[in-house]
Amino acid sequence: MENVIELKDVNKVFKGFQLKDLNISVKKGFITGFIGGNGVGKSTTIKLILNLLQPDSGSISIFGLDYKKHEKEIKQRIGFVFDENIFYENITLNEMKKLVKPAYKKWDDELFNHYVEKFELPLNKKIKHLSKGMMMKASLTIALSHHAELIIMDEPTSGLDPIYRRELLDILHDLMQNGERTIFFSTHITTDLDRIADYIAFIHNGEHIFTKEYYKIEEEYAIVKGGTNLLDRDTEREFIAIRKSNHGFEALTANKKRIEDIFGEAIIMEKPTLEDIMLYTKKGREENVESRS
Ligand SMILES: Nc1ncnc2c1ncn2[C@@H]1O[C@H](COP(=O)(O)OP(=O)(O)OP(=O)(O)O)[C@@H](O)[C@H]1O
Repeated sequence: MENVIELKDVNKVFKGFQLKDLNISVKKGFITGFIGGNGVGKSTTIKLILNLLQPDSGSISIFGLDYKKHEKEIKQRIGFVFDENIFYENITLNEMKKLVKPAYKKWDDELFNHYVEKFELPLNKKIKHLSKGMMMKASLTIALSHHAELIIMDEPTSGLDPIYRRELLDILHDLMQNGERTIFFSTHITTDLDRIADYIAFIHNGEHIFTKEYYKIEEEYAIVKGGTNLLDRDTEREFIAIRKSNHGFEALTANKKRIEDIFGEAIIMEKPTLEDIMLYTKKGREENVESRS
């Protein structure tokens, strides 16, 4: 399967923060949700993918091409969708179109008009007066009108009300019907991904934890519940992190089968949410750091 985005051993250092040896591949024709807590490096990774930042080391290829030699071609084929007003404030969407259109070889007026109508966008209202949801749709319209094969979005659903969010997710889902398009988007709202993501890429504190097919996560990961009498030094090592209480323990495993073999019927297993996976991973990593120091 073709990778549309490929990060190999990418490092980027800021004062007090580092993206460490990121190896992330994003498959063509699918929606990949990019998750992680606040400040773990999602926006930085997206900026690297868009060549708005350059890595200190490692390589980034988009459509199998390198920005150094093929920047123009890559940019023709990417659409970056944002909710902030990075368009010129005082112009209308119609004026915006006239500005953007000459930059794209594949610009399609018919498609532009189609989405303006579908999304009920006001063509002659100043962009600064568009709501957050409208802004998102305007930005998506621009990306779709130049036939972007790869659509990248940074937190597209944050700040949208539930109805707008649901509508945006449905739109994204519909865009995937021909198998040629790829969507990569970051989000805090992990429940959004239940509806549409094929793959989940997860980073924590600048490190890539995994990129997996959504259904595989459900196959491999589980929340395990049982009595604390089951825990000792060896069994505790089987878990990503453990929460203990007077009633017993609750823990996350990335290897359901092994846990079944070890504990048999003494435990209960439940399906974790992506939020559970994020929380337990954070806890596990913090405890590891503590036990090493
Ligand atoms: N240009 C910069 N110079 C210095 N530090 C930066 C710069 N850009 C980002 N950082 C730092 O890098 C870290 C990661 O930031 P980033 O915006 O990538 O996180 P994020 O995962 O997108 O977070 P959030 O979900 O809160 O938006 C933060 O500590 C941030 O302060």
